[in-house]
Amino acid sequence: MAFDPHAGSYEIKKKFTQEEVIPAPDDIGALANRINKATHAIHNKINNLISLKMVFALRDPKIYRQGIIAFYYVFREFEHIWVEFLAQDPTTLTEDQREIQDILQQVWTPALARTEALELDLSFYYHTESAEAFAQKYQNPVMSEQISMLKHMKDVLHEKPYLILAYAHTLYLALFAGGRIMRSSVAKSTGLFPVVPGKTQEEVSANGTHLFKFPMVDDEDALRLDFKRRFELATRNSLSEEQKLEIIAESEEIFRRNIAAVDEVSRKNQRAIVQKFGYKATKFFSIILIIVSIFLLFLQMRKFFNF
Ligand code: HEM
Repeated sequence: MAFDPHAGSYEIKKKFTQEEVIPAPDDIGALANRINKATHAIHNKINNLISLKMVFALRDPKIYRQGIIAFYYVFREFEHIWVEFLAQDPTTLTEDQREIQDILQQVWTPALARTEALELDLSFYYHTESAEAFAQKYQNPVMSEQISMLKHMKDVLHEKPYLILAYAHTLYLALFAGGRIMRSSVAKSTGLFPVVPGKTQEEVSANGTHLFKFPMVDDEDALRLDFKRRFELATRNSLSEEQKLEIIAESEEIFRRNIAAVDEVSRKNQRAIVQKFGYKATKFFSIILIIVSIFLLFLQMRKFFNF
């Protein structure tokens, strides 16, 4: 039977007791903890960078949408390659590929998939008719860091599908810690959403905050813990040390490339602001110059005609 990435709802059967939380935070051998340790410094860098840029992005939907579209292309690409790989007939794969397919099958979580959630948000910010219309119109990125990121992903993920795990860990878990902080700022932001008579801010902002919501589950924290648990159990003994080191290195690469992409968007906006205010300032000074010239002319005429 063909693999269906959306099959059924995603049920989390239970709350997690302390003993059931896997990996333990002090388990230094766990792949997730090793990734977090290796990316600690660069995470702080992106955290500071995004927090700073959010101050402007929350005031202007045109800036905010440029930020999330950069993440959209990344989520769409790795989720697409992931689903495509899971849909492959195992009998056509080598034994090694079948093992990786099995690991990726255990970690795949429909409730976490973000492509469609982002298409809904972006269709709101880009004013397209529907999520599908957005996806069609904005199929390909235009900014060079985003184009380069997609090319990189296509190259490495087709050759080494286990690197998908670096994207899954880094980008899905980002939605819970930093994502929660962002969700609350975005939902409360008055700069992103119009005032609609008869509707609360929460109702209006619901159209543009799908990225941070997980409607397939009741308990978001259980979803996070369940993902981390399956990630560790699936990878602990089934990946070689070399593969784990490659996943850690790819996670660092994801952070580096995300920083470059956020920087690129922010430089573009800075240029736009300078152009906008540069033009306005020129206009403003021209008007002042005309007024001063008329005034001087008036003084000259007064002197000349003696009035
Ligand atoms: C405004 C931006 C961000 C803020 C405020 C933020 C904040 C945080 C915080 C507070 C934690 C928890 C740290 C801990 O438990 O010790 C965390 C974890 C994490 N963040 Fe971020 N973050 C941001 C952006 C990002 C981005 C852009 C990425 C990915 C590209 C990312 C990936 C992660 C990952 C992978 C973890 C580890 C989660 C886990 O193991 O459960 N974060 N972040």
